Amino acid sequence: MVKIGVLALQGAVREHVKSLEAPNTEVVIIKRVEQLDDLDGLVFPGGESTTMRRLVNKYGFFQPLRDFAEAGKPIFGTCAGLILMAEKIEGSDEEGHLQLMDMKVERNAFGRQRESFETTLVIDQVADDVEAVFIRAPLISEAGEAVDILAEYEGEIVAAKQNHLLACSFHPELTDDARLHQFFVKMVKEAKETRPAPETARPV
Ligand SMILES: NC(=O)CC[C@H](N)C(=O)O
Repeated sequence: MVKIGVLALQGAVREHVKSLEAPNTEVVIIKRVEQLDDLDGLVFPGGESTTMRRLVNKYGFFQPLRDFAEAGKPIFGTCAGLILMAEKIEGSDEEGHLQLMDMKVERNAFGRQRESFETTLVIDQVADDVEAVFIRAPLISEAGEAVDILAEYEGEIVAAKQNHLLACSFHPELTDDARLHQFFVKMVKEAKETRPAPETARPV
């Protein structure tokens, strides 16, 4: 049994919960830091990254989320969630938010007239016909060596994985195609199996 949370500070949450449904998987909505304790994996939904960052700070999530990733627990960031995970953001000061993945992102990168669109993507390790909805989407403009590029759209990186961290530019929860979420569920199950058990007080 694994327990996966969807961070519910802002953005579409219910659709993620539905896409994560799987055997031996409990999915919960996360609003308080204490709820992170017994989670095995976490999804950062889309929304507005600057607003999300403000709420992350306001509700004390900043360090706990970094610790969660540090503990080897998988995180899946979609759209604004991907922006939260990046080391750097193109623009004035380039400073990323949680700085979990060795990549640089460019916000709202697909141009005004194409603010939102749907397409079919080849996603490495997942499938070659995954439906994807892009809404004011970011792209990954640089990826470090540790980052596996999983998908590109018109030559731009739109999905990537760095060990236990997964991120995509689009909204996989807005289609009936749950294969990317299910790939993440598998990552969570595998990570749980290989993670050393937490140090709990042992009976003497
Ligand atoms: N759909 C989304 O999550 C959009 C992301 C948003 N444009 C941002 O920069 O944060």
